[in-house]
Amino acid sequence: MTQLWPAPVADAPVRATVPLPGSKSITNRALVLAALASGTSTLRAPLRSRDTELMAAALRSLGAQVQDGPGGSWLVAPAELRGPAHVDCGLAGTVMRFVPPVAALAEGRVEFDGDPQARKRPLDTVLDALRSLGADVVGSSLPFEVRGTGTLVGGEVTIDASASSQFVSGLLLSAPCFAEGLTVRHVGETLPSQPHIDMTVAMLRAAGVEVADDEPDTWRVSPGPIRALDLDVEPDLSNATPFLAAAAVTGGSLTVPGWPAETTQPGDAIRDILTRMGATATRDESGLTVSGPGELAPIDIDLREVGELTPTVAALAALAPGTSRLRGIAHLRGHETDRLAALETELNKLGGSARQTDDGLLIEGAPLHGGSWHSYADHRMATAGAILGLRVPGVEVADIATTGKTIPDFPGMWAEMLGKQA
Ligand SMILES: O=C(O)C1=C[C@@H](OP(=O)(O)O)[C@@H](O)[C@H](O)C1
Ligand SMILES: C=C(OP(=O)(O)O)C(=O)O
Repeated sequence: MTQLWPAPVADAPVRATVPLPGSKSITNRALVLAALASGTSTLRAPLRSRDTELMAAALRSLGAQVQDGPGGSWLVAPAELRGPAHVDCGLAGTVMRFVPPVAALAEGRVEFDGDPQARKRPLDTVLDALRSLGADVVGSSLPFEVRGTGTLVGGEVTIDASASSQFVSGLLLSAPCFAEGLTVRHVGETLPSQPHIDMTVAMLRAAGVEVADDEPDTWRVSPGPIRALDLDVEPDLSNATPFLAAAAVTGGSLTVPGWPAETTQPGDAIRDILTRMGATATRDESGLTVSGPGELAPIDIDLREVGELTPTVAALAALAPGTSRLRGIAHLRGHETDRLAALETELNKLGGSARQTDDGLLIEGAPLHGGSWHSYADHRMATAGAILGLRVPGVEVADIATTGKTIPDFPGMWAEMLGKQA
């Protein structure tokens, strides 16, 4: 039987300062760029969690050296990429979408597989794109194989990235190493998580790569060397959101140190979201401080650009009297799990009122009761259960360890925030 984690109830308003580990999205982009760079890179304060350890292992299996440096840093030395290799993607979207283009640049066979749920995540777009660029790829979802020849010509590709922005990011990250570079055009109806694509473009440019993105839904990466990185990884702002939500739902106050004044991380949007729900959010040299209101206000919001915040926002909405509407997130059906179905089911199990729409959720803030909260191997489902448990006695979260996908010790951090023993 899956072990249940009794989510601690906050017996007083949360008052804490919680430092967050590094950003998953920045760390995994940096690892890919560093493996393809022209010299040894230093990544300080990278995220060390399942998703990033899987990325490091994938790049090592292709020949790159990823070694521990001082103070938890990673030193990455590029090498000639080669198979045979086996890449375990776990459930990491960034590994399954960013590494195949790298594998296409390697000489030899590279097999990819992952967790059972990973086999259901959309992947064909990036594999078809690689095929159309001249790569030999067998399969259209996990497991699949890339039979690289050591080079890829590149050129132009038109894709429908409405299921995931990571299709675009994955192609762009390796594109400087394609002989002709790459132009990617997106032609789908919607494009989710545009800020994550902007993050990719910004990190490529910071590494000296020329990228043109002035035409809508079109990105052109010129071929050329990737400069070695010397990078301080920002704290993960999306992973900060359950902790900030803890202050909001208990009428407390919580500071996340090192909140960047400017960032490409979409998680920064939590400031605006919490403010709209009645909290105050102030950023200064000490970090971002969120103070909770007496009662949360409901919200009507398009989360297309920040889909990964949905489980946190849904938990907040379930505790806010009134009707909240979360829109623009149909693509969440292809995340770690079908997040719209999972949130609907689990909120309703606790006596809540949640309903899926075509592209999101309608959530009625209602009195909730305790019960088990299934995580579906989804780290953000697990943390959403923890938020609810602060206010609702008797919430038991299944498989809390799944938070290790992007947070190394969530239960310990949560207990410390509440001044309790883990
Ligand atoms: O590129 C990235 O680092 C990410 C892009 C987004 O993916 P989707 O566009 O598939 O939502 C986001 O949800 C995911 O957590 C991380
Ligand atoms: C969608 C997410 O992850 P992934 O990088 O696996 O797509 C997420 O972290 O919310």
